[in-house]
Amino acid sequence: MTSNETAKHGPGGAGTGAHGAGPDIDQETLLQHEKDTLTHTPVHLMELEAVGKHYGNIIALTEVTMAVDMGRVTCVLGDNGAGKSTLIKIIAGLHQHDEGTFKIMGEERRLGSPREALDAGIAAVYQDLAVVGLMPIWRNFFLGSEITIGRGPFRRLDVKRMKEVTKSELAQMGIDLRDVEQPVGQLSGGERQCVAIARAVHFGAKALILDEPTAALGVKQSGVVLRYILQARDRGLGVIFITHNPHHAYPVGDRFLLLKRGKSIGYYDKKDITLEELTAQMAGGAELAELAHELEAMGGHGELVDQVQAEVAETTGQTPR
Ligand SMILES: Nc1ncnc2c1ncn2[C@@H]1O[C@H](COP(=O)(O)OP(=O)(O)OP(=O)(O)O)[C@@H](O)[C@H]1O
Repeated sequence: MTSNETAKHGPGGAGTGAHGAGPDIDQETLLQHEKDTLTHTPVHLMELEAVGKHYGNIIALTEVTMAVDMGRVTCVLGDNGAGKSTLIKIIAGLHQHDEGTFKIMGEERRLGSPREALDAGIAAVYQDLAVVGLMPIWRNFFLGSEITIGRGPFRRLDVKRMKEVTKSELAQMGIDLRDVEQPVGQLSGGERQCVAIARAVHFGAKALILDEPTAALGVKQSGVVLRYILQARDRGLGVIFITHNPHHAYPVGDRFLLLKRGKSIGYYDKKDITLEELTAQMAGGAELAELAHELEAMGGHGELVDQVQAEVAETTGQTPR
């Protein structure tokens, strides 16, 4: 389905059905959501229709239509400057859209702050996680939402309980960390992302925005994070996965929104697009190939040509001739 067709059909056009539900979203809500989806009167967890945002004269985003559902992963793909950050800022309450509509559970909203987004069940996990490196994992997990016991002057942190909860939440997400007393700074980038995902799940997020969680990671660590994205999905969350890498998006995504220079260049259900088509559409595989040819024709520096060609191969899965 193209973005135009999607606009015609509305964001409900891309996909129905669900994956296994976990204990986090209450069963009744989830069942109702399923029923609505199956009876073709979908109330999406989130729905953006023709959303746009200007910064002065700069059009950062225009005519963006997409939906997020419980137990589904919506991937937002785009290169630098495509508008991905602007889109998440609107959903996470950091900026407000100035065109189109943004609905949460069918109700039109304009979120004024990240607090409002959190209250609506939307949690964002950013690439440069705001963690306190020297603090133990359990302390980071509960930062700002500590469990206490006692009253008045006798009130104190319930350390034992917080450690237990952290351990069990991480275990439920399949995260096997040796010791929750370990400083968070000792964790790998992937593990930190996973702790942040488990934290959002624990504090009742219904929608999880993951901003390029695999961008700075190697292949193995990326795989670990992708697995936790599926865990969050299987626990009934609606996940928005921002990435520039179709090879990361495709295996975990249910639908894909492609952005380029602030515009949607496609919005697909997984059944309507293959990985090869997605990679070809992304990052202008054709443009990169053209650049490689140009550099070669100009008698370009061998190393640079090799580098661009390698990038073409990685982006499109094809070696330019
Ligand atoms: N606060 C701002 N003021 C002015 N222009 C902005 C602002 N934020 C973003 N833009 C512009 O809006 C466009 C989209 O930017 P955005 O940061 O959303 O893209 P992106 O896809 O997240 O890119 P990247 O992957 O490089 O972060 C760009 O042209 C950018 O220069």
